[in-house]
Amino acid sequence: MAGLGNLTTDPVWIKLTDYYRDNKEKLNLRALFENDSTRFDKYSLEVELPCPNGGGPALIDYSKNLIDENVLSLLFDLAKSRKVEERRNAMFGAEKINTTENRAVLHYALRSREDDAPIVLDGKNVIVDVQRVLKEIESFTGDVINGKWVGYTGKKITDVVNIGIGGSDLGPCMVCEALTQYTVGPKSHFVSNVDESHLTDVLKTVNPETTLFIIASKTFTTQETIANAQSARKWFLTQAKDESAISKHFVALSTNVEKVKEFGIAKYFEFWDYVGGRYSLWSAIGLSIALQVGFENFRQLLDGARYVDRHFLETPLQANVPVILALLGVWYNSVIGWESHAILPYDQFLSKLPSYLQQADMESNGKSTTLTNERINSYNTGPVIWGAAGTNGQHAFYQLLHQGTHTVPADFIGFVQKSEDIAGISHHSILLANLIAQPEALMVGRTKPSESIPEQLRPHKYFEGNRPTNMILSKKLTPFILGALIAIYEHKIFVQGAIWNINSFDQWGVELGKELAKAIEPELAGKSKGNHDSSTLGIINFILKHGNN
Ligand SMILES: O=P(O)(O)OC[C@H]1O[C@H](O)[C@H](O)[C@@H](O)[C@@H]1O
Repeated sequence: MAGLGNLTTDPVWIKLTDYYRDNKEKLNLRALFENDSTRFDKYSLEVELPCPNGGGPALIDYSKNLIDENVLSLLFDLAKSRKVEERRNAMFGAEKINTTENRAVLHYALRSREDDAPIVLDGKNVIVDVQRVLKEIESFTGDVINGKWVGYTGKKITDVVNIGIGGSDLGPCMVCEALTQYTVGPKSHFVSNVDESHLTDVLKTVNPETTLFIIASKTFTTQETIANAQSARKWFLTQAKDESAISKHFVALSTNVEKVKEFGIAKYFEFWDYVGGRYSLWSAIGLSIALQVGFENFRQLLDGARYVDRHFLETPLQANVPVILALLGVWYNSVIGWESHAILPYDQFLSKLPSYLQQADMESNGKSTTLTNERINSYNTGPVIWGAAGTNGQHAFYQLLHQGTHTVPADFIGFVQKSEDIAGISHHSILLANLIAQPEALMVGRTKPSESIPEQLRPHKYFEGNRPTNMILSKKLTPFILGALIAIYEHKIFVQGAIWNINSFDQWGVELGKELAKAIEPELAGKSKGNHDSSTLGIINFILKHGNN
């Protein structure tokens, strides 16, 4: 935000870093818990998520963090001095806070309801357009699911292939998998990689007569998506042998209507440039979600996020979930210097959440220039986000979490209820027991290995503990709760961007590689020779010699 000074000269920042320097030994979780029996009550929140079809209480336990009252109060002071609330109000006031692209940031408007207070951008209430497109989505998904919209031979649509990449893939792909149990419509498939095996693999499993292709691209110029869309069209036409059949089998989702028409797609669902790609699953980009789970469930996903929008906007900082999670992240990443953050969902249906949040967070906050054009070189901005579904991760990388030289703060995410048990074995209680045990083990460690262990083995069985975690627990993985969870992370990312004074809504960093790839492509066909360093040239020459061009 213009007018914000350098973070490292902010008096609150100085107090925070000094406090850490002088008190790091005291920030020991075992001792903090031993000395304060009320710690859980102090540092956890129970939030009611009101939805008759799948809401309920959510627990956000942040007591297993290396914080005490002083740290927390300084972190809230930091949020004040970095004008987090003003910046939040600017976003919700439709100001053009994405200054490098001169755009407002209105993904929250996609979750609005018809009678919500107007969100006015350039003199126009954007809710009107949002509702219009939602109605189009509702009617189209109804027609496809009910068999009113049929393929060129009159058969019902059984499969949907979403062709998109980045924000036009990761969100809908993650949500469709997460809501598998809510499936009422066609089966969804996702093709993103320009590697042709991704598309051909999916095409092997579908029938052109019953498949709907969704070409999802905000810009409709993304090389990978356009190449995959063209190949899908060609594949379709070799079987349908009739151009007019395209209109029954190809729809587009984009902000670029002209390009959609140029491509030859008549049916499209619009969204707008105030929606960033990584924030777009709530827009027409979510069509594949609505087709799979039905419009009502899609609406509940939006409602869950809308609920969190209100929470973020109206709750005091001290009880504001995205704000608290963001401040803890700043504490670890920027003050202490722990550069990565793990996302560990204990639900197989959420296995794609870490990749989704990787884009959401790393593309948003992977920046090193402030909004006032200074280079940032004295503190970390966006962390490295990674993770996997529990319990799989436990048998892969948790070793490093427990005993490695890195400290990786982690979010454990779980659901209290599961719908079914298999053959009387309570898979879910095994899962929950692991979900509880891991953060406990990470915190308490084992500093005195048993006497029965041979002495020379004891150092290897030593667990330092004191490794911080958050626990996010809710009742069940429902559309509403999923929407709420995603929005919590969106706003967490927003708050961190505000503290670091960066623009979380552009992504210029992905441009250079794209430009160079375009220049290299003709070189691989032997059509031109570029001026490269010897390494890049050596790689090109190897491909020219051994490739099949
Ligand atoms: O939706 P599209 O315009 O095809 O863009 C797809 C993706 O590509 C870009 O490179 C950006 O890094 C992403 O933010 C975006 O989601």
